[in-house]
Amino acid sequence: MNKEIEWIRSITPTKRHQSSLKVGIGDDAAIYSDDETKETVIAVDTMVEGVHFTKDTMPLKAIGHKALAVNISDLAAMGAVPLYYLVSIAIPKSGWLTEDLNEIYAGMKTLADHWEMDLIGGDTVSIDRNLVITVTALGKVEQGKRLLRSNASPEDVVFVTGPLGHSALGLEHLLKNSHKNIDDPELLPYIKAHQWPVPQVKAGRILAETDFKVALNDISDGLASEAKEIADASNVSVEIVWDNIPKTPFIKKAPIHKQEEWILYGGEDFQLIGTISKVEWPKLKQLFKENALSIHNIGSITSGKGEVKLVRDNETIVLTKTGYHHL
Ligand SMILES: Nc1ncnc2c1ncn2[C@@H]1O[C@H](COP(=O)(O)OP(=O)(O)O)[C@@H](O)[C@H]1O
Ligand SMILES: Cc1ncc(C[n+]2csc(CCOP(=O)(O)OP(=O)(O)O)c2C)c(N)n1
Ligand SMILES: [Mg+2]
Ligand SMILES: [Mg+2]
Ligand SMILES: [Mg+2]
Repeated sequence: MNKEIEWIRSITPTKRHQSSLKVGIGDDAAIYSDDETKETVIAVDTMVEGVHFTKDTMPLKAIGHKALAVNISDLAAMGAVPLYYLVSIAIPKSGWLTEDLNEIYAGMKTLADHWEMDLIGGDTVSIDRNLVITVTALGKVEQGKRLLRSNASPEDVVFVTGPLGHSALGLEHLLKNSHKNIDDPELLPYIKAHQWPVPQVKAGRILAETDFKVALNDISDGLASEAKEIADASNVSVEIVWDNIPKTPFIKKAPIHKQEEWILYGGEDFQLIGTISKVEWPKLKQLFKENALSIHNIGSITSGKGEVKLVRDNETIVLTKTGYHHL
């Protein structure tokens, strides 16, 4: 187990005080409810200058957009509708102007307006260096409709809602060359995927509104890591078929170790990975088609104990490495 998850488990409370708490630490977001019809869903994520962005990798508006988008993505992974957000910002003593901060907030506001979310609070503090921005997002899901990582069963289909590895490919170029200097049209979709991730709210809602049993997780740390989270939470194993993972011709041209680095371990794609029974999969595919959304069958669930396997060229290997971790 990676150190980050191990440490989070070590600080996870073993007793609950509040009976309204439905889901605590361990999924994309927490859930509580004292309402008969709906549940409140809450997620928090921090972005740190130098760790999640630099002035060279991200335009100012994109920093704001992404800080909110990653939280909306966690709400989407629970099947929730986004409603409110709070922003805490730690501002370095030099290097960041009020106008810069206004741009970051403008980036957040455009996305918030799109999803009709209200900014309802936050906090402003100073810090020696490196801007830190923490967003808390609140949403709601109908009672009984939340989509947990623990819902996967053997023989289920494993699906993803869109391309993987694009953000990591984009970041690789942004770390070599400031975004102000990249104009190669072939790279632009990947740069955009890194800077302007699109949270898959509509996909999460379609999945929540069906009566299908669906496990769901958003892909922030890479496919291998997020598949492992579903495998662990559901006490099953995941088998990913390499050739079924959607890849652009540009990605396919790269050496296989680069493809693996971006797709399996890169992270920040903010697509959803989920599972559904084989019988219901064709109905789900049709539903996504009717809604002009993409969805791809990339493998299956097997009985097992939390392993993630990769099938390629008639060979099956167990993935031991996971994705991006902070500890
Ligand atoms: N420092 C912390 N204290 C308490 N809970 C935490 C902490 N860090 C992460 N968590 C919880 O651990 C789980 C995994 O976190 P994380 O990997 O950041 O999820 P995600 O990738 O969905 O953002 C989540 O339920 C999150 O709320
Ligand atoms: C300058 C820079 N270097 C490296 C990265 C890559 N990176 C930073 S954090 C991260 C993983 C996702 O962030 P995390 O805080 O783990 O999100 P969470 O899992 O909590 O959703 C990745 C791939 C980046 N985005 N920017
Ligand atoms: Mg998540
Ligand atoms: Mg997080
Ligand atoms: Mg993470």
